[in-house]
Amino acid sequence: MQADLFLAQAESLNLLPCDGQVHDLGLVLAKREADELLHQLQHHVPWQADTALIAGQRITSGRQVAWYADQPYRYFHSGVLREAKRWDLPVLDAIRDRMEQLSGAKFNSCVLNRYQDGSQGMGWHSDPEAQGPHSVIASLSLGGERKFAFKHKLLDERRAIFLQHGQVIVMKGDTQRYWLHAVMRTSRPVGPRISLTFRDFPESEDWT
Ligand SMILES: O=C(O)CCC(=O)C(=O)O
Ligand SMILES: [Fe+2]
Repeated sequence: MQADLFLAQAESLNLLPCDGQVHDLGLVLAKREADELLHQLQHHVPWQADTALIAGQRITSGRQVAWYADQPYRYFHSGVLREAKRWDLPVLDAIRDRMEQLSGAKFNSCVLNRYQDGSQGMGWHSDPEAQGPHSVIASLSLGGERKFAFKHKLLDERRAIFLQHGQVIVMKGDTQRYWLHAVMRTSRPVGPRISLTFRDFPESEDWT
């Protein structure tokens, strides 16, 4: 019932003007719950610096990542082979259930990002595994509030939303095909942030 209500509300609130849907589900976790989850993830996830190959050079970003999945998925992204870790973090189970209920989708993996402060962000990109018309990515934000921005690939259209501690957004439909998104850097003092992005990876496919 609760989930149906959320879905009904979310359908009416599309952040994008066209070519995709981004629904803001608002603050889904109570502050205490979000605090506890942030604390557990800070300490129990084996965070690793993200790397990319740019013009033949291996670049290490300040942002840290971890990728959990039900299957040993792997893919190439920015010239670097990424491999999923076995889904063995019990704290993620309940959150996945919640995100599936809220979004009405099923997820077989979760990419986590950790931004130490406002100097760390994520550049413009779209998520390659979610290009299909039925793909859904549900994202939970914890910690410092950050600006999450969208830029249309063909039209002169931009949108943005500030993501707070315990807030969930869902990206679906053509969003990844037509829009880029980014986590903007800021000089505003802002504490560490972790995002949990739940996804459904197609089996054994490689993206280059
Ligand atoms: O940190 C975020 O909220 C967004 C992360 C993101 O875009 C990604 O992991 O692909
Ligand atoms: Fe993304």
